Amino acid sequence: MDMKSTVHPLQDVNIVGTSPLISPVQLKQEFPLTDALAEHVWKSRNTVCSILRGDDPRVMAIVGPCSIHDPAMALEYAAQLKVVADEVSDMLFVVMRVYFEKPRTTVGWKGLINDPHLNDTFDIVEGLRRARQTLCQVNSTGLPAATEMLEPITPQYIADLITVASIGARTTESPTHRQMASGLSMPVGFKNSTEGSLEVAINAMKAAQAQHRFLGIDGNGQTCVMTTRGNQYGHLILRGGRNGPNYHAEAVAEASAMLKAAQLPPRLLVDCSHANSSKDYRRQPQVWNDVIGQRAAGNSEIVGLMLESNLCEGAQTLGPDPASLQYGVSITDGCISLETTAQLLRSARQMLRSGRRSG
Ligand SMILES: O=C[C@H](O)[C@H](O)COP(=O)(O)O
Ligand SMILES: C=C(OP(=O)(O)O)C(=O)O
Repeated sequence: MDMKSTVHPLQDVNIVGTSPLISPVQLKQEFPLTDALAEHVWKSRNTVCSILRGDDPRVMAIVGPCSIHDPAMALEYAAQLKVVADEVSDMLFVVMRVYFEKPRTTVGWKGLINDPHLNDTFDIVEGLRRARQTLCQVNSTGLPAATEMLEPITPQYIADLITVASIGARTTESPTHRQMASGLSMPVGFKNSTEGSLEVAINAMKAAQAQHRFLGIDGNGQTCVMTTRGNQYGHLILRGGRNGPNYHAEAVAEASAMLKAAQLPPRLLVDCSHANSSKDYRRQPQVWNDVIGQRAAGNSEIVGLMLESNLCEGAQTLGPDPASLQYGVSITDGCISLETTAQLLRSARQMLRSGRRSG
C-alpha cells in the first residue's frame, strides 16, 4: 500500500514519472558474453594491470570518440583502428574509447544510454541495448574497450565488456563514484578535477582502494547493499584544469611526487584532450608528442595517454533533426580524425623504439 500523505503532497513532488527498467540479467541474455569475449576482456584487463604495475613496458593508448552517438560509425572506427593497433602493438597497447555516458557542465545530450535517438525521447532501455551490443561488437574486433562510469546503476549492464574505466573530472570528488569504483572489476582511472586539483583524484584513489558498503542493484535489478573488496588498480589521469594544462614534464613530476607522498604507485596517464588541449582538438597532437617524448626519454612513470578521435575531425552541434548530422563527426567535444590518430600512433611507436634503443 502506498503510504503517501493524503493531506499534503510531500513525496515525488518533482517526479514526473517512473518507468521500470530491463534487468541486467535480461539484457545479458539478449547480448551474451561469449566465452571468446570473456577470454578477450580477461586478457586485456590483465595487460592493463601489467602496464600499471610497470611489468609490461608498453604504453597504453586509450583513443576513440568523445562519445558514441552512432553505433555503426563506432564499428567502422573500431575496424580501422584495429589495423593500426596491430601495427603498433609491440610498443603500444591500444584501447578504444567507447563512451556512452557524458557528464555535462550544465545541460546537454547525456550520451547514447540516456538518449539513444538523440531527440530528447530518453529511451534508456534502448540505450542500454545499443551500448551492450556495441561493446560486444567492438570487443569482437579484438580491440579492448574503455568507458566512463557515470550512473552507478550502469555497470551491472555493461561492465563485463569493459577493460578499463574512468571516473571523470566532474565526479572524481563524489563519494558515490569512489564507492562504485571500489567494486568495479577493472582498473579505474581518476581524472584530476576541472579546477585542476590532483589531490581530489589522489583522495579518490585512496577511497576506492578501501572496502565499502553502499546501495546498488544486483543482476536481477533488485536494490541491495553492495559490499566491495576495494580496487587496487586505481590510477591518476592528468587532464589539465582551470589554470591550464598539466602534461608538461614539471607537472608530471609534481604529480608523481604527490602520488609517492600519498604512498601510491607513481604511475599515471595523460589525457591529451580537455583542458590539456584547452578544448581545441587541433592541439592534441602537440600534447601527445610532448608526452610520448617524455616517455621515450625514459620517464616510465607515464604509462598511458588518451586521445579524443573520430572518423572525421572536429565537432558539430546536435540540433532538432538528428538525421541531418554529418557522418563521422563528434556531437560532443571536438576530435582529431582517425587518419591523424593513426599517424600519431605510428610516430609514437617510432619514438618509443628509438628511446628504448638509446636508453
Ligand atoms: O568530454 C566531454 C565533455 O568535455 C564533458 O562531457 C563536458 O561537456 P560540456 O562542458 O560540453 O557539458
Ligand atoms: C568527460 C570527459 O573528460 P573529463 O571528465 O576530463 O572532462 C571524457 O573523457 O569524456
